[in-house]
Amino acid sequence: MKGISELFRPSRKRRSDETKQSDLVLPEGLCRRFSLAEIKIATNNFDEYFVIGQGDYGTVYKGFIDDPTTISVAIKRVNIDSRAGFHELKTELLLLCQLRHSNLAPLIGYCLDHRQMILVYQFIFNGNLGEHLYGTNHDNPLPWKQRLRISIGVARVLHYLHTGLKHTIIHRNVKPSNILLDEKWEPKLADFVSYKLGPPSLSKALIRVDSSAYSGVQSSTLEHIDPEYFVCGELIDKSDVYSFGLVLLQLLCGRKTLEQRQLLEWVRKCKREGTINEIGDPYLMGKIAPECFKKYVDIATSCVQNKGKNRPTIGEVQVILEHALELQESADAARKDVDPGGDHYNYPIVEYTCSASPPESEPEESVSDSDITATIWENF
Ligand SMILES: Nc1ncnc2c1ncn2[C@@H]1O[C@H](COP(=O)(O)OP(=O)(O)OP(=O)(O)O)[C@@H](O)[C@H]1O
Repeated sequence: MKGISELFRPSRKRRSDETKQSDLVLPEGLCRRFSLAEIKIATNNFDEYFVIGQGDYGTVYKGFIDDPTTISVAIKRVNIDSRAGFHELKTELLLLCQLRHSNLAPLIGYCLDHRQMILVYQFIFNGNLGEHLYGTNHDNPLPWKQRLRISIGVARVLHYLHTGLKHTIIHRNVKPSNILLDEKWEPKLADFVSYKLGPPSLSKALIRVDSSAYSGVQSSTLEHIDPEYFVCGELIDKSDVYSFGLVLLQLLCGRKTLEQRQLLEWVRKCKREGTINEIGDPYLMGKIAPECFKKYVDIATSCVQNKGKNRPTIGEVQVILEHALELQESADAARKDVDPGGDHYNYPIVEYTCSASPPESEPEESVSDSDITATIWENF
């Protein structure tokens, strides 16, 4: 089974692939092909001044296409050492060009000239979610309802990827730095460099991926990986659900997982002891309606169950998050009736013991939860 390293291995087929460059014609209107000259103009010859990010597979530049006042783009230049053969990239491009969802970062085009592999995306204005939760933009914390709407947008696009197409697409890299926020604070899921295609029904067929595929990738990617997948190499749609569950917890806690290695242990302990209210971002204290909080914590923690089969589907997660938002909105509306100028009203801090979760481990399982937990932490 191909993993990231295979997808981007320095290709032995490079020579033959390059001879096929001229064949790379994508369906008209789906995706624009840029020349290297155009990309160089857009980035001032890959000037460091235009760098806006550095990921596992390359560098991202901000640039302008055609008219500096109209189209601003994010240009991802895939590292030459980690790139796929042109044939693989063409397959990827064909797929990416056809994905349409309001919560996906739109791909505008590509450039494959002169041994370059470059993807051109629409520039997403408000940076990535990580910056707003714990990074450079943390001074202006995101309000709770905005966090809920962001989580719903991401759940919707994952639902689309998992079930809305002929094949299931597993994103594999759901984490705050890959959730971009547009000018209306709508989330746009980015970074399809590592996605995998799966059969339409994943219930019987698993995708097996060598976990060594992750050697050399950023720790921020590793810390969001489904532990069961990491140990057993079995990739399922619920692997994205696990990563998304961590994002949900980060949205609530405003803390980075690696800073809080025991985040999950901590959350579980607080749930057991009825002190779950302690995990919230201090900025959110008193701003979350108790009934919304309960729904949210229950669904977030069920997403991060160690075993995939115990996690909900992304469709179920989406419905519950939408319900949590409704609960928050009706509690806010009721609050306004009682206290019209109620901006300073605080919801009571609830003593909250969670509803029962499905069992985390069963005797017949070949890999125990403690194996999974030990392995994933050892690899940090
Ligand atoms: N379309 C875009 N618009 C605006 N900024 C973007 C866009 N795409 C990427 N970025 C910025 O560039 C940064 C780097 O992106 P990239 O996807 O390469 O790396 P990453 O998310 O940090 O790590 P990884 O490669 O593991 O996903 C992102 O965090 C984001 O802030």
